[in-house]
Amino acid sequence: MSDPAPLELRAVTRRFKTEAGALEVLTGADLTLAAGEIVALVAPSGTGKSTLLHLAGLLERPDAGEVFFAGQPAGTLGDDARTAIRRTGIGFVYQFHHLLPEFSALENIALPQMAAGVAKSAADARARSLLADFGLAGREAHRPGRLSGGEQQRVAIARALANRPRVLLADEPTGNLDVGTSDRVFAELLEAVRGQGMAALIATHNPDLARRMDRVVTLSEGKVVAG
Ligand SMILES: Nc1ncnc2c1ncn2[C@@H]1O[C@H](COP(=O)(O)OP(=O)(O)OP(=O)(O)O)[C@@H](O)[C@H]1O
Repeated sequence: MSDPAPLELRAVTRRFKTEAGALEVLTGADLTLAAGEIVALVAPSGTGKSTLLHLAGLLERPDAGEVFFAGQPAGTLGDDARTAIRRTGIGFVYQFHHLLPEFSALENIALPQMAAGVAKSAADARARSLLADFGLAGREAHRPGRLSGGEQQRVAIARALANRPRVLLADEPTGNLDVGTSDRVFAELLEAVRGQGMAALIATHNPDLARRMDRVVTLSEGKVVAG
C-alpha cells in the first residue's frame, strides 16, 4: 500500500454564529496534499482561506468531516496529541512574522526545536544553518526589530522549517513585503520547501506567485475546486 497523504481534509464543514444567524463558511470541502506537493490557495477575501488553514493546521476542529494528518484522523485525538503534531509535524508562516521581539533571530528558530525536545546545542546548530541558507549568516544575534521586513519574514520561514515538518501551511507569507522582496523571499521559500520534500498549502492573492506552485485551488460556495 502506498503511504498516506501528508494531509487530507475530507468533507469538512465549518460554521460560525453571527448576528445574522449561522454562517457556513466551508460546506463539505475536500482537499488532499500529496507528498511533496505545493498547492496554492487563491480565493477572494472572506471565502474561507484562513478558516481552511486553521482546520488544516489543527488549530480548530471542523463541525463535520475529518482532517487526516499522515493518515491519522485528527478528530479522534485529544488536545495534547494535536499540539504535539502542530509542534513537529506542521510549520506555519503568517503574513506578519509573529517573531518573539525579545529574542534573537537564532533563538526564535532554536526555541521551537527545544520545545519539541531537541537539545540546545543541536537546535542552535540547525538555526545557524537555516539562517545561512536564507542569507542571514552574521545576523544570528539580531532581535527582530533590528531586521528588515524581508529579513524578519525569512527568519519566520526558517522557524517554520526548523523541526522538519511534513507539512507547511502559509497565509500570505510574503503579503507584507514590497514586490521585489516578496518575489525573492517567495522563491527562497519554495526552494526550501522543495528541498525538504515537504507538502505545502499556501494562500496568496498574488496570481504570479500562485503560478509557481504545483497546483492552484480556489474556494467556491464552501468547497475546494480547481483554480
Ligand atoms: N470566529 C469567527 N466567528 C464568526 N465569523 C467568522 C469567524 N472566523 C471567520 N468568520 C467569517 O467567515 C468568513 C471567512 O473568513 P476567513 O477569514 O476564513 O476568510 P479569508 O478567505 O481568509 O479572507 P481574507 O482573504 O480576507 O483573509 C468571513 O465571512 C468571516 O467573517
